[in-house]
Amino acid sequence: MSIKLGKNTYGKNAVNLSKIIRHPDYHEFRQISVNVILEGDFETAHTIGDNSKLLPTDTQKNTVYALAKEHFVSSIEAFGLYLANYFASNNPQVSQVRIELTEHSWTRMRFNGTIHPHAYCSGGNEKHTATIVQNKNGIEVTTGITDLLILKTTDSGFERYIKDQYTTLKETSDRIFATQCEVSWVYNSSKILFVELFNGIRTTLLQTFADHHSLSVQHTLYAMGEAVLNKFAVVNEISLKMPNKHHILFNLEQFGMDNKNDVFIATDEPFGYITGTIVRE
Ligand SMILES: O=c1[nH]c(=O)c2[nH]c(=O)[nH]c2[nH]1
Repeated sequence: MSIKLGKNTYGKNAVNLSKIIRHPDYHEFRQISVNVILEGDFETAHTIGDNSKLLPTDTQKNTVYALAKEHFVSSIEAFGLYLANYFASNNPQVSQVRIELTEHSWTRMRFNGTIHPHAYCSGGNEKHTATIVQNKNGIEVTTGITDLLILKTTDSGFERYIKDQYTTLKETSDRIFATQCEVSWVYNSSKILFVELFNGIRTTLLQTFADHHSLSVQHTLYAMGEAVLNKFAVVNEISLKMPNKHHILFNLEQFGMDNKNDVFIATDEPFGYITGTIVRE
């Protein structure tokens, strides 16, 4: 029985980078984290310790900072495409470059309607993500959002589900719907307006969540994905992960009080976890 190396990758993870883009009248601040993941002809590095085909991960990290100076000026997608192409075209031993980018949200401070030129507040946990994969088949760009914490106080219910001997859940036509959504979508082109598309798709997701008459998390997950595919021809596929962050009606009857659907226990665990991918047929 012979033994051989199976799938393998290497690269630098969590290359954390911040950048000030100095405009004449204000400073733009960006903070990102980049993972570089290479696949290729690295068998002898593993089997006989021959490092001659290895671009050190330390050099990969330095390359991210060096290329950020000139090439991280607009979207993380555009920067990721530049990085992927740089590593692919300068390293014949590499068969696939995968660049994963996460952008942290910072929002400029506002006082009496005036935006401060160089002071920022955290924009919360929500992050914009992008993954670029470049190989012999071409280039694929996937964009997404993580930690998108959203909630609505009504227009959500859960009824007419299976009931068996262990069912205790009460049907409701009016409940809180809260989720920490993770969404990602695949573009069918890499020559598109990434910033405008991101903003448009994010708004479409939020608007659909807000306006949808939700009969379940599954129902709204599908509606959100469907709305994006209907509106954006450059998106072929969208995946959503929607943990159900339960807000359970608290029993006030034990104190002789009515709970008119206004006092809840917010529970972290266990939580319902609903995921789905919506594609074009
Ligand atoms: O929207 C929901 N989907 C479910 O599958 C489910 N299961 C459950 O207990 N509550 C809910 N809510």
